[in-house]
Amino acid sequence: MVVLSQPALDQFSLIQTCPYSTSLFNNIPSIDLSSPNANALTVEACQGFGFFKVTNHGVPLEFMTNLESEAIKFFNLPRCEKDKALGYGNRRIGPNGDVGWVEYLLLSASPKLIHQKNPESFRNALNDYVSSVKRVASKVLKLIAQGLRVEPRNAFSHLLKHQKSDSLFRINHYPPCPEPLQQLISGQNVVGFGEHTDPQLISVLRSNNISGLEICLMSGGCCSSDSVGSGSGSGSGRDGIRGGDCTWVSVPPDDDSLFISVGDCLQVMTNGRFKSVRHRVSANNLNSRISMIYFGGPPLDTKIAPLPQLMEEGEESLYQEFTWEDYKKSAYNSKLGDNRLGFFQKSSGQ
Ligand SMILES: C=C1C[C@]23C[C@@]1(O)CC[C@H]2[C@@]12CC[C@H](O)[C@@](C)(C(=O)O1)[C@H]2[C@@H]3C(=O)O
Ligand SMILES: O=C(O)CCC(=O)C(=O)O
Ligand SMILES: [Fe+2]
Repeated sequence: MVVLSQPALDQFSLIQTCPYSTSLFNNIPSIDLSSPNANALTVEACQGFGFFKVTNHGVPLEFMTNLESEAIKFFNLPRCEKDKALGYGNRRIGPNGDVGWVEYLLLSASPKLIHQKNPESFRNALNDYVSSVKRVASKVLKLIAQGLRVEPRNAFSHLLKHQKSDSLFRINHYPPCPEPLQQLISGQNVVGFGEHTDPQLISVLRSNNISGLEICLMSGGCCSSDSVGSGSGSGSGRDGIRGGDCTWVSVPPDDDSLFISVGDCLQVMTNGRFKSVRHRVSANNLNSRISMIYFGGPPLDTKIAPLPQLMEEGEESLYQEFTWEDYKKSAYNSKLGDNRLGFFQKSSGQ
């Protein structure tokens, strides 16, 4: 019989599980950012999966490993020290009762706000990495504009480069999940970070070489928060996707590449041509996983609407008009797994 200590039981009361086992998916599009057809491939990946990885991205390996080492130092501090740090969270994700087997730092990606009280070595590592990864996000958005023949070419990327860009940076640490907990819920996985789509335009993720990230592939289409069907079966209830069969697949880790995901705003700006990918992280019982994610968001007052150039004659927007501020407010009132875009979708015939 498995006997759990009181602290372990306390933790158990907070955890969630994903009922379905996942298989490794080896067909994640991989795009060499220096190749001449990177623009067409990027558009294809955004339309087909809403998720892909990039190589030759220009972020020095040293920036990635330095920040990872600084993050490990931080997460190894005693809990009372970590609790004092700006943006530190443990188990609780967002303001509405979501939990996961994760601790994290969630910071503004604006250079002025990024650090303050952190040690200088951590601040420098954050600055180097975030400014470099932001360039990757802008480059990908430019390739997208080029691939879609949108003018000007910075139609999307200027939103991230704007000094009021509302972008975030997050470092997640998924500690190994103790064996007794895994045994208690045998056949299921403990959720590190529950299923969701990212609300912003684009996210750029790097993780160490430990698996855990999973994406939702929709049959007959893709992975979006507004595809049609019955949901993922992961207990998301009122929330989650509607429609089609969602197959969760595991993303093979690759610590040299960066993973890009389409966010809800880019889905709207392309009037649904691109899909914001649903993803989640399951906990690992042996190894710690560290991920670092840049969430590229626009200034708060930006109107999020389909780009007129992308609309065919007679095509109507699938969404009501809103600003990023409206969307953000609504997102922060929602649960992690909710279909946030659903609140802004026009009902048919409107
Ligand atoms: C439950 C929540 C956490 C989240 C804010 C929200 O109310 C709904 C969106 C969540 C999410 C998912 C992507 C990013 O990790 C994040 C920082 C974001 O912008 O939206 C988180 C939010 C969070 O952790 O605060
Ligand atoms: O940690 C990861 O790999 C993904 C986490 C995530 O999706 C998020 O923080 O929004
Ligand atoms: Fe995410």
